[in-house]
Amino acid sequence: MDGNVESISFQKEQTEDVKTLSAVVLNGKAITADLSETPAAEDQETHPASNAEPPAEPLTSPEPEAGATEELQPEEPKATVLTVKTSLATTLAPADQQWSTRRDKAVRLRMEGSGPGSETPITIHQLFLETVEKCENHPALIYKENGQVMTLTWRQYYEQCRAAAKSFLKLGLERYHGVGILGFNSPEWFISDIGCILAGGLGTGIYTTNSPEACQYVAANCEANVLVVENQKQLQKILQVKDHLPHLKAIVQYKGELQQKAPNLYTWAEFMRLGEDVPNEQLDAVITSLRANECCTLIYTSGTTGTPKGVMLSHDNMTWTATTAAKLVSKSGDNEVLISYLPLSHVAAQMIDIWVCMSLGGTTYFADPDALKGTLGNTLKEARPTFFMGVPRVWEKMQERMKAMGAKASPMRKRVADWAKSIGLQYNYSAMTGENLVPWGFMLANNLVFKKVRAALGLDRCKICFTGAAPITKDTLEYFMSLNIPVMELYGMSESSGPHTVSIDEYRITSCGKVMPGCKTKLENPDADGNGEICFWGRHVFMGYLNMPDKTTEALDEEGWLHSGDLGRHDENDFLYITGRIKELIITAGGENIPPVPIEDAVKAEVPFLSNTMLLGDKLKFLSMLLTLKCVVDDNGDPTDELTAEALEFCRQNGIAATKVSEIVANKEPAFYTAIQEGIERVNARSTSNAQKVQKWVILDRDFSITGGELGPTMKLRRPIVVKMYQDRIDEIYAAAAGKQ
Ligand SMILES: Nc1ncnc2c1ncn2[C@@H]1O[C@H](COP(=O)(O)OP(=O)(O)OP(=O)(O)O)[C@@H](O)[C@H]1O
Repeated sequence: MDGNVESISFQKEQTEDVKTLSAVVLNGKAITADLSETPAAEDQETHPASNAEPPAEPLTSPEPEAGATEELQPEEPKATVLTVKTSLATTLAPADQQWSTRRDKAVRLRMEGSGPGSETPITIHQLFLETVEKCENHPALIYKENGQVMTLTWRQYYEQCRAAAKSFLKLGLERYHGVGILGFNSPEWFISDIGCILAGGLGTGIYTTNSPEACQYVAANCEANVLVVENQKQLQKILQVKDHLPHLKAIVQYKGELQQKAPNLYTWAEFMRLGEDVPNEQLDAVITSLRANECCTLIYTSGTTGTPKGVMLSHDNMTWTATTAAKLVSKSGDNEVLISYLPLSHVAAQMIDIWVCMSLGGTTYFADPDALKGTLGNTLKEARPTFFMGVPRVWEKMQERMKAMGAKASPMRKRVADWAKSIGLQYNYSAMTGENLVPWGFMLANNLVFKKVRAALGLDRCKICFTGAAPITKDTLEYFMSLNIPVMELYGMSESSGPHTVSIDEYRITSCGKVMPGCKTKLENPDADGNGEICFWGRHVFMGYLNMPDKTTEALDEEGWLHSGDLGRHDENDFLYITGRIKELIITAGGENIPPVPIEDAVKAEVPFLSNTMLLGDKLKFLSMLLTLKCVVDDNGDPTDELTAEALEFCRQNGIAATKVSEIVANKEPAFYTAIQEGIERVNARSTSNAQKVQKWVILDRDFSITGGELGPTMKLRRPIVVKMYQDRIDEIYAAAAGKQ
């Protein structure tokens, strides 16, 4: 690399309508520094990245240089920074509509005239530079390599993203084409994502649990030019389908040795060297052509309501939402620390771990890939995050584990814990409403129990714990309140770039909080109790679904409101409560509308050895149910044939020798079948009409799981997929019933 560092000075000036931002130059020479001189967006038919050189032929994997390792090798800073004047007009491309389904078409932003929502739109690169300016030598990413703790500062992180962006250009990444990233959270995931965006591409996460066909669907849909995979396991999936990916030019594997050579297949170290001879000018020309109202990221929905859709998010969606959320979580601007472990292809993890953290200039610790199999606890204790987000299943698992440990404690300890928990619950209910009455004994309980529990969980520095992405039970929320760890609920969707309502300073149990500043909620067609469809407005609302105009106009109405498909109501203090999902409403052949979740939850509550319940009946004559038994889950998260302790206890009480799910199903074990039938009859007795009664049910051989495909990454039931998987069993239920008529 030929650039010398002369000085690294970041400056920012702001006048009324002109924002001065930084740009990078090489050897002191300004590169298209003044954005006001860039051609008007209408004239930019040809974007710099579309002129990217095709990869040199043939693209075989070069032999790694002696001594070269897979590790991230922070580049020395090589660029000087100058100030660049950008005005609102030059950060936005012309656009006449608020939505778009074309990858290259900009949208009109939902800007407010003043106050929240009126902030100047900025690109990802501009947000990144603002943070590098403030936090240059502050740790951005902390990860482990061969057991050693490694750190990238914000400056090094930025340089790595530029290096990756150059390598993507060298590989022939075309403007608005995808880079698919398939792997567990790591610095390479972040760097690939941001590098792709800086190079004019669309960062696209792919779920690690996807089958080869599901990976192919996403990679083909986003017209991926490059796929970045974690390891041999993920690589194998891509190699199976790569011949059906006409846009694919290269694959990069970011962990482990390559176990095979293939053309256009690179290790991470090879990839990062590829762009070394790409001039800074070439990359900077692309960066300065990025526009805040153009697409930079695709989030694929996980398929709980049908075929995955590519949710197009603009730079402004990401930067505005991240900045707004960051101001809410960190008022002091302290050195915030968080842990990256939830799937980054889901909007919640991506928004928090990459973008909110960037807006805060905080530090992200990476968990081990087996975080959810138990090592998350260790990472929590090492990182001691200042805020922490878990999906409901994470909180439930923590609760289960702590309860199991508590059950083994001595009677004396149990008594102390129960006493402290009653005080904790009392205090937190009072704090919730703002009364803040501190019960007698709270200080003692805090010293004896709460502080110790927090320290043991690694949450002693944690200012706010969050849950979101799926419903959580009141029982779990109260459990953590009783330990003086109130868990704050967030609600939103991929189509709202993540959060729409948040609970931070104020909260109400089972409510998902109040609308974010600058956003609005409308409840459409409310019923007598005020329950209506939750509709969102704000700069977090997505651009559209890639290549799906019909689905887009279903989700966005003519005025630009996003229809969530969720039902909700407000209380007198504007707290929002989710009360149902219209998108999973069952409409029977008789035309009766039936929300499945209350019936499913009621059956689970009546029959404690059931793990999952799924109601069927859409376009069918009556309701039936698929049931699974509680079983032990192995280290990969796969359900085994072994019954859990709870189910075994039921066996013991009923004199059943069986210990396996298969034995219960094969023998149609009468005690189990009777308990289920009686439980369902009790639920039916409470139903409001005959159409709401469950008439038939079957027990499946295997529990639902993420790896099995029945559950999405946030543990939401993927109903259409379950129907497809168990179509034969469903047909049997309805055919048998038809035969009897
Ligand atoms: N706090 C919450 N409480 C209850 N439900 C929630 C909460 N947060 C999110 N949800 C549910 O999750 C939905 C958003 O799902 P998300 O956009 O994360 O997509 P997904 O999991 O990929 O699934 P899909 O395939 O259904 O789009 C919301 O519409 C709502 O139904």
